[in-house]
Amino acid sequence: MCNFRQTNPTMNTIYIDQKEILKRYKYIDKQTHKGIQGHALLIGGSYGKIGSVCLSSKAALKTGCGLVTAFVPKCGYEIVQISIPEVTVLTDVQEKFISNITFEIEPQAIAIGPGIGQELATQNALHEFLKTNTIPLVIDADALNILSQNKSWLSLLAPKTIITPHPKELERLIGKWNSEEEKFEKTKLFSKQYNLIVVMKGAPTHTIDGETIYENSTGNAALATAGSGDVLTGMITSLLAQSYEPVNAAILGIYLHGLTADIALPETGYQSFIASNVIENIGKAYLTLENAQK
Ligand SMILES: NC(=O)C1=CN([C@@H]2O[C@H](COP(=O)(O)OP(=O)(O)OC[C@H]3O[C@@H](n4cnc5c(N)ncnc54)[C@H](O)[C@@H]3O)[C@@H](O)[C@H]2O)[C@@H](O)CC1
Ligand SMILES: Nc1ncnc2c1ncn2[C@@H]1O[C@H](COP(=O)(O)OP(=O)(O)O)[C@@H](O)[C@H]1O
Ligand SMILES: [Mg+2]
Repeated sequence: MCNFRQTNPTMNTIYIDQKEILKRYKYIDKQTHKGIQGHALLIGGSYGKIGSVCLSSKAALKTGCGLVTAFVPKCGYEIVQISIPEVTVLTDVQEKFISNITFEIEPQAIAIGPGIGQELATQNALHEFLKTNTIPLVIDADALNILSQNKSWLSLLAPKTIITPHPKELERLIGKWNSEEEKFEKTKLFSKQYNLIVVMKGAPTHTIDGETIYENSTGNAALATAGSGDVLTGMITSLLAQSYEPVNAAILGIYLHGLTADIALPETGYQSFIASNVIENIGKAYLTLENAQK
């Protein structure tokens, strides 16, 4: 039984609370090791925006995958290695932006976009990558903006690719809307046309998978801070690498991400909460699920 909610006469929405999450949450196997716990690859960053990939990569690790690799322009090499020593780093041939995405590792999930910028060479690199990629994928930030300018590339995306637009990025992809209802209808059409999972970030965040809408129950205005979306991308990608079905990776990632802000609020207040505080509280968010089972 799902927790259906009728937010609008034309749409059936499943409300994602702890009960719904516990149906999807996978408890850790006591015998697991880093080699089978999932390997996530985060592709992004450009000069001045390497921090976005640091946030995504650290969030991916703290969400539980066994291995995390970041693919960044050369200028990001030391920044990532020093700020997160647990993450392995691959670099592009270019110093300040990504121009050629090649790697010999075999990750189970990839994210592309945080901080990647929109240089022409980066646009071409994204196009080449999308033509050949077969690994489960999360697309965010400037990679979405590049797709908005090259809509024919959307047909290159494998079924159930996850995209995570904030409202402005969504508008660039689907065009303007005149009402909330129209926004949902256009997003559902877009999701069905390209067979994508669309994470409509907002307050609250909704995940659209064809006709189905999942409304998240956690989170608060503390999340209105630079980099909190980059963290969400890392969390969803980590869950995808840990073999969650794409829609469940999105739903669980969004739920845990919001819960971190609810947990931290009494200590940080709304204003002084920053994206790194999401990462710090992922463990406590997971523990609410572990403890709910006892
Ligand atoms: N430390 C870093 O390196 C950071 C890098 N970032 C990267 O910077 C690039 C630009 O991202 P931005 O998102 O700032 O740029 P965008 O131009 O896509 O979005 C900024 C504008 O979108 C609108 N917007 C955003 N959220 C909205 C909401 N919830 N409701 C209504 N309007 C909303 C606002 O008008 C805002 O000015 C991305 O590649 C991103 O990954 C950011 O994530 C911030 C942190
Ligand atoms: N007022 C709010 N209430 C709840 N969640 C919010 C609020 N404002 C922003 N968020 C969440 O914060 C994240 C912001 O993502 P994004 O705009 O991509 O940030 P960035 O690109 O800076 O990392 C999204 O998950 C969004 O749902
Ligand atoms: Mg963003």
